[in-house]
Amino acid sequence: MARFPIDEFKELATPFYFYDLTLLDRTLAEIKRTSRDERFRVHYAIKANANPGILRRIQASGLGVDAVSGGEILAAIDAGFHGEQIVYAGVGKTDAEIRLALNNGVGCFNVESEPELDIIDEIASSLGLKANIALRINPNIDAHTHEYITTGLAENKFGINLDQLPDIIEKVLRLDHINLSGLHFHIGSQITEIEPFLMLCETINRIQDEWTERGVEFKTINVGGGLGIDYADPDRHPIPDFEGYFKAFRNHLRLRPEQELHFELGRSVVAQCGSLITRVLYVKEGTTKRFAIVDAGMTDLIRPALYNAHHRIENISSPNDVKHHYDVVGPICESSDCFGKDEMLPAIRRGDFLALRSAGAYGEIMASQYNCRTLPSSYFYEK
Ligand SMILES: Cc1ncc(COP(=O)(O)O)c(C=O)c1O
Ligand SMILES: N[C@@H](CCCC[NH3+])C(=O)O
Repeated sequence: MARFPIDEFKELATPFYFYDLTLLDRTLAEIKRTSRDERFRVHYAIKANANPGILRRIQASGLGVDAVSGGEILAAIDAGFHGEQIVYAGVGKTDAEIRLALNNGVGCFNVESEPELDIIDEIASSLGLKANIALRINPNIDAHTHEYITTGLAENKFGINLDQLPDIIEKVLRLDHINLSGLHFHIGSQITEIEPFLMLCETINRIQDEWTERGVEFKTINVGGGLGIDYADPDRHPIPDFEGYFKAFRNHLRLRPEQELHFELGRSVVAQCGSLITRVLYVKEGTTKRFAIVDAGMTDLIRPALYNAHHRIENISSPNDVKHHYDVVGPICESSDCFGKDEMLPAIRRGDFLALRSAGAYGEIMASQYNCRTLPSSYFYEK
């Protein structure tokens, strides 16, 4: 079990996100070490967590940014990232967002459809600029992950299907305000096996060979993100296997000379450094169940309600007490507002602090104010 400075929590309003910056720094150092290759560029997928305190740390480590909205581009710039370090993706970019991205000199647009291409060309022309783009391909690969977060199947809304690629490339090469930089892929999130990434490498090798034959070379290949983390036992793997991940691409993707390989990692960068800390309000004995009712709800951490995800729950006030079964539930008026059923936890009392672990990614950033609740605050910790 991770150590928390619990005496300091007593004065704080709950729920709040606890961020272990020492672990974040160790994670960033490991990414730097394992991705050391002059052809590799790692971008942080800001959608995972855009807390300014986290972003500044990531910016200082030298990573770029993958943004999916105008708001994310602005958050990145506020945190000190330069426009050219930002790649801008998304199936539904608005005209205003495209303009904002062009005016801030974003490094690359990951384009997801032909009509989007036309609009970027038109807006770039009106601004007298040229947009650098990569075409996002839907490679039809099963990432073996939750159906809501798989993105690379033909039935998903993302990217351009492979059979449409020749027509689109032919068109891109004719557009005056577009510069085709490369190809982009992202097959899904929370991928815990290496095999889908190897299949992605194979697909990219095949596509590249076909285009080399046609005389077209790409400056960049972007393989997206998706590296999963250990939700069941965060202390066993506080830092994901970046070594194995980067090695898979280094060994299996046939990069062309001078070609850059881009990555867009989100969850694996920030998930394990964050925990949602909540206070127990009541312990309620039902007829068949014992409920621990806590002051955090699905508004603070929606992943269990949305994906049936499970975050490890720890009673950090009395970790060594005798264990009982509890359903750990929040105060929101939805039955899905439940963090765990039949959890075996050390005896819980009113006022105890519980930690919901591995919540640094897609936690705080997905919080809402449903039921007119206050958004959770954050607490930074450094050893
Ligand atoms: C295009 C794109 N890139 C990168 C990411 C980051 O993924 P992950 O947090 O799984 O690394 C996502 C989210 O799944 C995405 O949609
Ligand atoms: N928000 C999701 C992942 C989706 C990632 C964005 N494409 C999660 O919590 O797991």
